[in-house]
Amino acid sequence: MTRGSGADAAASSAERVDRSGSTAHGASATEASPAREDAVVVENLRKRFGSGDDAVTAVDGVSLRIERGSVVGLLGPNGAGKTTLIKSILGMVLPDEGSVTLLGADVLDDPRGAYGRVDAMLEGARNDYWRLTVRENLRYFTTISGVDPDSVADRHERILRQLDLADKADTPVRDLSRGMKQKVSLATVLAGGAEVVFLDEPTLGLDVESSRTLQRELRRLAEEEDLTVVLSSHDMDVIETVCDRVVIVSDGRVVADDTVDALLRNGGVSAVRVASPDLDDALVDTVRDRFDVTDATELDGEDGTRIEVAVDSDGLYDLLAFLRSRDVRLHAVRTVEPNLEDVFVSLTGLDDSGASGTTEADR
Ligand SMILES: Nc1ncnc2c1ncn2[C@@H]1O[C@H](COP(=O)(O)OP(=O)(O)OP(=O)(O)O)[C@@H](O)[C@H]1O
Repeated sequence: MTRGSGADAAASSAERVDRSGSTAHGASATEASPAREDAVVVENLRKRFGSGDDAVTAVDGVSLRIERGSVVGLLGPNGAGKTTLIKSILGMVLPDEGSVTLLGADVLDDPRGAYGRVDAMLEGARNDYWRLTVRENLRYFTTISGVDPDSVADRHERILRQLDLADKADTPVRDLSRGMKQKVSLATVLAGGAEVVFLDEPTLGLDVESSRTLQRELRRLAEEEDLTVVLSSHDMDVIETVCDRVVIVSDGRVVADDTVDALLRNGGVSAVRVASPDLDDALVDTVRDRFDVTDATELDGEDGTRIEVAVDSDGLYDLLAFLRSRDVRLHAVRTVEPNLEDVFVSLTGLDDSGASGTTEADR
């Protein structure tokens, strides 16, 4: 279940979200019937805000499946529709079309069954009770999840240890630092025994060590306890480390849905480094006129210059052909593989802080 703000409740409490995923390339989600092992099934979800020319289609026919026990990252530029998608899945926004099934229960037909074992931390914080201690918060939220906190006391102790909160277990949340409060928020989400959790920017504001600990704990919970995690983060390293699969959303649509490895493999070449004694300043300028030269370094002695040029696979052949046509002897050619950020930029045309979102007038 997703908790809203309580009267006495707490923390910095912003709300918003991100992320989800499916099997191989999202389209198949509409074709197959929900399989038992799917924790989340979204079919043809649409949400439009406003009307007329100013209407914004925030979610534009999204279908995806998230297998139980998997960790799926949801990525997209600002305004891509991630928050609206997650809020629609969680029942915080009413979609115009489409269906959502959580752990086999349709959210409209059986909301209790659907949301009973689902929890979320939106916008990096949740509403813990500041006057209660850390441990009391864990016990409280476990109780209102319908679980006897004594029956999961070991789990609570382990989560407190894993998140380095054991020393603070008996401290009221209001006396903790911002980063610690963030960890308590996570701890209460994990402590309740939910089977599916949606985490928006869970590592935001955490120090490096805490962030790594959290990432390890999420992987462990997925692998050993079959927890399903839908995770949003603008930190691509977190996504690469922790996620089995990544769903990239742009303009309300799923533009990629695959494993991190496959996305990187299919990303091709992002740049090439070429060194040659024949590359003098004039020639480097000629290359610059035709290609995107991102670096030019003069090498020692007779080795000439090494240039780095941003190219895709086709561009690589064009560059090498061009250099050969100028009788440039190629002493070292090294391709640079893309990272997840490069793949993201090439699929969305934007960096992850760039604006997106499409009004009807744009279409
Ligand atoms: N309540 C609303 N009323 C009108 N437009 C909205 C509303 N909520 C979202 N939008 C619009 O829908 C589009 C998608 O927004 P959304 O917040 O879902 O994107 P996002 O991918 O979560 O972005 P960010 O990464 O910046 O949080 C945007 O153009 C946004 O302006």
